[in-house]
Amino acid sequence: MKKGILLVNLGSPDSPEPKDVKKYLGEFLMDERVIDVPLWARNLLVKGIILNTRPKASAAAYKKIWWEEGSPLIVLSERLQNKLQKQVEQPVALAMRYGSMTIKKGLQELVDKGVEEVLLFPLYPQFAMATTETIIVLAEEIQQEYFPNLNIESVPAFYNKPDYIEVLSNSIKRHLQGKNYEHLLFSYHGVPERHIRKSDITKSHCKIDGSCCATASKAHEFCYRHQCKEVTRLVGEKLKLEEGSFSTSFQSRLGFDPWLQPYTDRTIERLGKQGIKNMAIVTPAFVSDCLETLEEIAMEGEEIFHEVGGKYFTTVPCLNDDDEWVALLSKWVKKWATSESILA
Ligand SMILES: C=CC1=C(C)c2cc3[nH]c(cc4nc(cc5[nH]c(cc1n2)c(C)c5CCC(=O)O)C(CCC(=O)O)=C4C)c(C)c3C=C
Ligand SMILES: [Fe+2]
Ligand SMILES: [Fe+2]
Repeated sequence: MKKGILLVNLGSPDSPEPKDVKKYLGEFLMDERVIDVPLWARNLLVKGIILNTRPKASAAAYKKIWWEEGSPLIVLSERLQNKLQKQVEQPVALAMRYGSMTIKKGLQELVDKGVEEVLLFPLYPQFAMATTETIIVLAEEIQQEYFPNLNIESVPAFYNKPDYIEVLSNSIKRHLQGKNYEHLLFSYHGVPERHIRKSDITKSHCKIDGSCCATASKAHEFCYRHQCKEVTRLVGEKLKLEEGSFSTSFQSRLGFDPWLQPYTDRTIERLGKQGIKNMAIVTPAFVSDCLETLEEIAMEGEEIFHEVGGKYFTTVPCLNDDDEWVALLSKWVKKWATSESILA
């Protein structure tokens, strides 16, 4: 059977203009796995409130980070796709969960090349219902409706795979060489606490109070909080970071519900107020730099730090099209292509 790979990332608006941002946010936030409330409440919240207020502010933020070639997230994902394609013989397509580069188009591109078996690769190291799960569910629906003869195998979260931790650690080490930072903050995209409870397959493990994530449980296969904390712990171990010189926080909250804590903006502020003058920040929930890393962290985060007396603020880029990262993806694809269990 002819095989192919479909890389899937989040997506971006077609342009940083408010009308395109509104269209994109409308699709994104109406996803029941992103804003997980009943349809009537989601309609009220998204169409009645958020889409009347947020697109203008979001568009202004997108304008600050937009490149000549387009959205950084899309351009960087394309660079990754092109580099990977040079290293593997199977066709590699790229799709986005939201926006114009749909999963249906990506699957069609592979089918047109004669592909019968697809490796669906959500570009997220940690599992979340708002990311990995929504991609897998939508891809299955599209497969059943439009491509009934296509086999699809999904890549699970790879947050704790030793070769991933090594590639991430090497990248952090390389970018922070000679920076003499006092604290390294691992900032992950946040999710509402409710998402963590919903994804708990044991229905009783997750407590959100910090007592559960360090206790072994089947629930961790789908626990975003545990998986983020593990990435921090494993990288800390690999880089031999001193206890207290690194920590985890969660960024980009939206709305009034409690999200995972501590929040990144407040953590940056606290570190500055505690007298830290030189800090570094890494964002391992994103494999490609995007609005959330280039604007919220590199611009807003730095401003907060300076306001409270901080001096040096270094952001580590996402893995993007890093050579070691591409080599690792190519190794995983080759394993899958020879029918060995992927990520084993
Ligand atoms: C309820 C809202 C949201 C949840 C839950 C959520 C989870 C989540 N998102 C990412 C990755 C990205 N999010 C990005 C932008 C973004 N996210 C939300 C809301 C939720 N995300 C909004 C409203 C936006 C748009 C920007 C804004 O208006 O502030 C991006 C950047 C996209 C880009 O074009 O650059 C990424 C990437 C993860 C990994 C995640 C859960 C783990
Ligand atoms: Fe998001
Ligand atoms: Fe937990």
